[in-house]
Amino acid sequence: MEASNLTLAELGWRPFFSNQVSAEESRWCCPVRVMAVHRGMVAIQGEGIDTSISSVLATPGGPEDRPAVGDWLLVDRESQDVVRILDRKNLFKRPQPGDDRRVQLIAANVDTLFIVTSCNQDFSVARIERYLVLAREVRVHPVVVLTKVDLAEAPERFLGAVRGLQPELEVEMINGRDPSSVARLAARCAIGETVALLGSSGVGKSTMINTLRGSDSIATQAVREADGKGRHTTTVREMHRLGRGANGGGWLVDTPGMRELQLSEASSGLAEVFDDIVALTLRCRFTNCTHGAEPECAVQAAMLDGSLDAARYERWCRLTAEETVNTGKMTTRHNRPGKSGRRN
Ligand SMILES: Nc1nc2c(ncn2[C@@H]2O[C@H](COP(=O)(O)OP(=O)(O)OP(=O)(O)O)[C@@H](O)[C@H]2O)c(=O)[nH]1
Ligand SMILES: [Zn+2]
Repeated sequence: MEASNLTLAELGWRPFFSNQVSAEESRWCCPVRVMAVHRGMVAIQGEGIDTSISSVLATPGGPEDRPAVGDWLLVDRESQDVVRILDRKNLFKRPQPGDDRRVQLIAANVDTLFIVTSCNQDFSVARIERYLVLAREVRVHPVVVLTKVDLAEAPERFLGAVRGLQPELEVEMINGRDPSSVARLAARCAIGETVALLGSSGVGKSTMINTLRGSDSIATQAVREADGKGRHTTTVREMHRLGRGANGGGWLVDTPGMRELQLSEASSGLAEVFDDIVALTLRCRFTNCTHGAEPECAVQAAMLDGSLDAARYERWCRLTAEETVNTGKMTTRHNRPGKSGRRN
């Protein structure tokens, strides 16, 4: 366990949070960050504070009014009761496994999302694109990290494919086992920065984390030779300090839930990543066009004249379907406007 002598800035305290605290509140409350969530308890750290307290709020609210890893809480200095959760910069969540009506909070206040994929069979443009949609939805800065660059014969090929998705996208190619290579990610892991990782099993997340932390405390397991797939060996569920000083000092949120995130309630993220397709659908003759055999379908027309890539359109269809199913699981019922028919 880290010593309790961290400053608020080192814990990730920013004007976004301090602006939410009134002078009157600061007299009797102090801000603390949630390092881990256990049943009914949260491990917290603040200035001179490193302890566990009850996670129960004075005034219970909606399903998201519970402390998540990464949250900033205002705590009563005397009683150590949680007064309130400060507004979040962002929140990762998913339907509770086994109970679709409940929401599981995965992590809050993440600055950078590393989308990790390897330069081998695991590489999939569709998967990266799905993670990009998620990043947009959650409002977190994405960085695509291509691992195992030392094993690839032509790593530029993978880089080119990612750049083709979004030209302005930040992409780094690393050998996760080599500290000097992983140092490319240092700026994103600097003091006070909070990062999270997404990526399939075996792509090298744990390896990269261990190199970033300068230790091998997170279990990694050799990938099966035949199919290049890894096994689930990761068991960590909290925030971890990354290397200190010039090598980092930031925080890593690593929970199994984070790694397995699916799309839900991501309609605005989808619309942003695929804004070109959304724009086309608005030009179809029928507002409820399925972009199949309807006359005057702008999507079909764009695919015919080559301005829309059919594979990209397929990916949009699949992600939209996945998003609809998962959102249905997470909300009892949304009133979706059922207006349809011919455009005027
Ligand atoms: N050569 C090389 N091997 C790597 C690299 N990154 C990871 N590996 C190896 O790939 C295997 C799987 O890496 P892990 O770090 O366990 O993968 P993971 O993504 O954490 O997998 P899960 O824990 O299942 O989610 C290990 O044998 C690593 O040593 C890399 O950049 N280059
Ligand atoms: Zn259409």
